[in-house]
Amino acid sequence: MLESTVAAIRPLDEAAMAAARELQGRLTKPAGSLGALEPLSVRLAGLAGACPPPLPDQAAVAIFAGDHGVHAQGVTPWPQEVTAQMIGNFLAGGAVVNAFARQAGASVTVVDVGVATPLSVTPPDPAARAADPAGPSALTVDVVATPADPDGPRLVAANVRAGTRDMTVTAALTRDEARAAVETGIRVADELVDGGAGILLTGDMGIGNTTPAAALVAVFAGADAAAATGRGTGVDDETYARKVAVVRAALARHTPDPADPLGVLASVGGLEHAALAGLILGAAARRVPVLLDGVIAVSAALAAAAFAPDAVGAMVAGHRSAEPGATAALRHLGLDPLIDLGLRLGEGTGALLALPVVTGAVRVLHEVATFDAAGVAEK
Ligand SMILES: Cc1cc2ncn([C@H]3O[C@H](COP(=O)(O)O)[C@@H](O)[C@H]3O)c2cc1C
Ligand SMILES: O=C(O)c1cccnc1
Repeated sequence: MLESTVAAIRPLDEAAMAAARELQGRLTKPAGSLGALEPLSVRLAGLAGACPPPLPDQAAVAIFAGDHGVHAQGVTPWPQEVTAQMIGNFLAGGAVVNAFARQAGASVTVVDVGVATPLSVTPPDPAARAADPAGPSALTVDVVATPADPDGPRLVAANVRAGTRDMTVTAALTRDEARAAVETGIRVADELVDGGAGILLTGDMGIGNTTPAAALVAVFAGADAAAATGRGTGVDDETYARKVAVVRAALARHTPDPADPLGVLASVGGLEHAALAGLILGAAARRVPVLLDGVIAVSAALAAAAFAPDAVGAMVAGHRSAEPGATAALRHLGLDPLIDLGLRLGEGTGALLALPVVTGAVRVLHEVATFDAAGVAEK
C-alpha cells in the first residue's frame, strides 16, 4: 500500500496553474496584492488539476497519538499517562484543538496509533456500525468510540504497539512497525477523503514527541542536533541539554540514512510521526491539500517528501511553530508558513487557525469579479 500510494503521487498540473495565474491577473485588485495567497491559490489549482480548485470544504483534523520509549531518558517533565488522558479530553471536546475545530467547522478524528496507557473508552458497537455503514463510524479501521453527537470527535483504534522503544538503546520501531503506522495514516487519509473531506489537517498527541521530531529534522534536513531540538512543552535548561544529548546519541547510534525514510522512521521516529507521514502521502495521492501543524507535522512531512518528493505540492504550512526544528524543516521543504503566532502546542491547533487563510485563497478564485465583468478600469 505504501508503494502504490507513493507511485500515485504526481507533479502539480501546469495547465491549471497557468490558468490560475492568468485569472489572478484579471481579478479586481492590483496584481500581487494578496501576497502569499496568490501563489497558494495557484498551487492548489495545480494540485486539483482545475481552475478554480474546489473550496477546501469539510476540513478534517486527524490527531495521531503515540507514546515514546525515549521518555525514560527524562526529555519532558510530563508523565506518559498524559497522552492517554488528553485523548479523553479530545473525545470530550475539552482541548484547545476542539475549541479551534468548532470555530473552523472541522471534524476531529483521534487515532491511537501507539499509546502506551490502556484507553478507557466505550467499546465498539458492531450492530450500530452495521446499521449505518455510512455513518460517522464508517472508517474501516475500527472506531472504538463515537460520541453522542454524530459530528463530535471520534477515536480510531489502530495501535501498532504500546509506544516506541527507547531510541538511545535500540531502534524505536521495527521496519514492519514503522510501515504499519505509515499505512494507518494512508488509510485514515483515504477514508476521510472518501467521506468528503476537501482538506486534511495534521494533529498529534504524544508526550515526549518533540524529541523524535528533532531527530527526524536533524536527519532529513541535515541540521545539527542542537539546531533541530527545541524546548517542547517548555523544559528547563538542564532538561534541554539532556534532550540535545539524547538526540545526538540516537543519531550516533543509528546513523540513519535520509534516503531510506522507512529506516529513519524506524530508528529514531515515532508512531504518530510515521502515521502523519502516511496521512500526508495519502492526501497527496488523492490530490487533496494537507495543512501542516507544528514541529511534529513538519518532521513527518520531511519523511513524506523523502518517500515522494512531489508530495510537497500537496503540503501547506499552517504556521511557524516556536520549535527551531520546525523552521529548519520548512526551509528544507521550501514552504513558507501562513501564520506565525509563536504557538508551541501541537494537536493541530496552528493548522486550524490557518484554515481560513487557505479557504480565502481559494474563495478569491471563485468569487472575485474580473476587471472586465465589473467594469473597473485597469491601470
Ligand atoms: C497537557 C498537554 C497537552 C498537549 N497538547 C499537545 N501537547 C504537545 O506536547 C507534547 C510534546 O512536548 P514534549 O516533547 O515536551 O513532551 C506532545 O504531546 C504534543 O502534542 C501537549 C502537552 C501537554 C502536557
Ligand atoms: O510545534 C509543535 O507542534 C509542538 C511544540 C511543542 C510541543 N508540542 C508540539
